[in-house]
Amino acid sequence: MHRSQFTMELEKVHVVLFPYLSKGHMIPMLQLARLLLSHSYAGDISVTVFTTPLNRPFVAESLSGTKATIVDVPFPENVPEIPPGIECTDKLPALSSLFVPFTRATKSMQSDFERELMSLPRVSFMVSDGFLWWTQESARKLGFPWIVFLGMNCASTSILDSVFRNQLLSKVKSDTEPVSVPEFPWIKVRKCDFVKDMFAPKPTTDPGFKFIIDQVTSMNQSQGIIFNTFDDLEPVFLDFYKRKRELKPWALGPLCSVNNFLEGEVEEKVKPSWMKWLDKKRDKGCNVLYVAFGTQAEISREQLEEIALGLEESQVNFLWVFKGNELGEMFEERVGERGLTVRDEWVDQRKILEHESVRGFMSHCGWNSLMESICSKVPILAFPLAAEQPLNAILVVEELRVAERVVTASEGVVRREEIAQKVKDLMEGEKGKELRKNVEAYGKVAKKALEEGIGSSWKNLDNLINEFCNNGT
Ligand SMILES: O=c1ccn([C@@H]2O[C@H](COP(=O)(O)OP(=O)(O)O[C@H]3O[C@H](CO)[C@@H](O)[C@H](O)[C@H]3O)[C@@H](O)[C@H]2O)c(=O)[nH]1
Repeated sequence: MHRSQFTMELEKVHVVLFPYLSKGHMIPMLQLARLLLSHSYAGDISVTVFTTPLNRPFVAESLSGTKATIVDVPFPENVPEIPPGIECTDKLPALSSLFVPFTRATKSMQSDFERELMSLPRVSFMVSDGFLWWTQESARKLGFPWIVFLGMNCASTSILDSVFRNQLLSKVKSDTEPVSVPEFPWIKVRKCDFVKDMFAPKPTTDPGFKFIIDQVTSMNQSQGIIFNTFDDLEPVFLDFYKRKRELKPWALGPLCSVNNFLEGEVEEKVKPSWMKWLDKKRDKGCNVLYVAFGTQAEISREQLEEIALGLEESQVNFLWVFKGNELGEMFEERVGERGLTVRDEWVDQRKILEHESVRGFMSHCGWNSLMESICSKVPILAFPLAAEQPLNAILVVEELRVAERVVTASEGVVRREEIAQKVKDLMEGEKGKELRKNVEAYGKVAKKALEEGIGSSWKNLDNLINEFCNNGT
């Protein structure tokens, strides 16, 4: 029988979301909040989002126009390694060394968090980031289901999991020797595809090691895992996860499309200078390469210089958004009208990728960026830098064939000649045409995934709500 006949019997759904304190993790979870609030579930859905005071403005802006409730819990003070006033990882001076103490410190928020939870209307289920491992304990104590969200895709999660379970690279000496992944033998990984020293033996007291153990232990006790992906993008990996792993996967993406549906009518008051620049390029019939490396990347001075010189040598039009080090005035003078650099400013990346002139994306392969590129039908030049990005690159280059990948020289830096060549291939060559054709096909399928009533992710969300909120009826 159709559910709407039982509208009166449907319980009110109240979802608590707690995104990790970094932009790359907050953005998709806030999009999930919008998705939940826009879902045409016959009952009532309310969403409460937890964050900290300094992250509140970003959260509030991202959720503007929705009826989401935002609750902030104070971030712990006087954490030895963390400079005061920092509550988001993209503000950390050295993310690679401060990530663990910063994330570990969030546990001090637990008692305030639980107090706030107890004052809320009955919670149907909670979704929080795997980095906030301790929230699982809070959900258990207060008696509601906990679903984990990692911000990653299913392929990288599965490959990482397989590499660990099989201790695949522990005994491999070479950084660059390709080794087949047991569950996916056609995929080969190398030690350099993983965080440095990940496989080195560590004492159980090592803070990084302890953090991974805590995270894995809490994940194993969760009631499911949400992926920002859709069924047709990674069918092999989602199927594997369903069959071979205990955690039930829920593909609810592409979450970046949710904002689009809702913001369609909102007119921008003032057009940022880079959008005007893109308009000019479009009017002149020029194709533009968009270059960006997410919110976390720590790029060495040497690598930055190689990227600059590679872009200069490629002769293509480019818009480069970056953080940190200056490039030197001479660079901008030399490239002139052909290139625009935007330093230390927040841009609307999704809008840039949607712009008619943008025909290629040089990306660090953060999963949000890749999803946004696929949804905007823009082919990618994969330039993975850290975290799970090399595994994401394997997915987009080898499995989906929507990207080409730069090759790193033996000194660990991608050289200017390589960058210039691959940029030209992407923007002007046959390779670019082939990748564009493929990404256009995936872009079309991506759009369908969230279509009301028929899209795979729409249906998955509907099933999730029913599984957790209506006793399976
Ligand atoms: O000026 C900016 C800068 C960034 N973004 C957005 O910020 C997000 C960045 O996310 P992502 O591309 O995934 O990069 P990171 O910030 O590096 O993301 C972290 O989180 C991701 C999701 O877990 C991981 O895949 C990455 O490896 C990890 O570094 C994207 O939505 C961008 O559109 C903007 O809109 N404007």
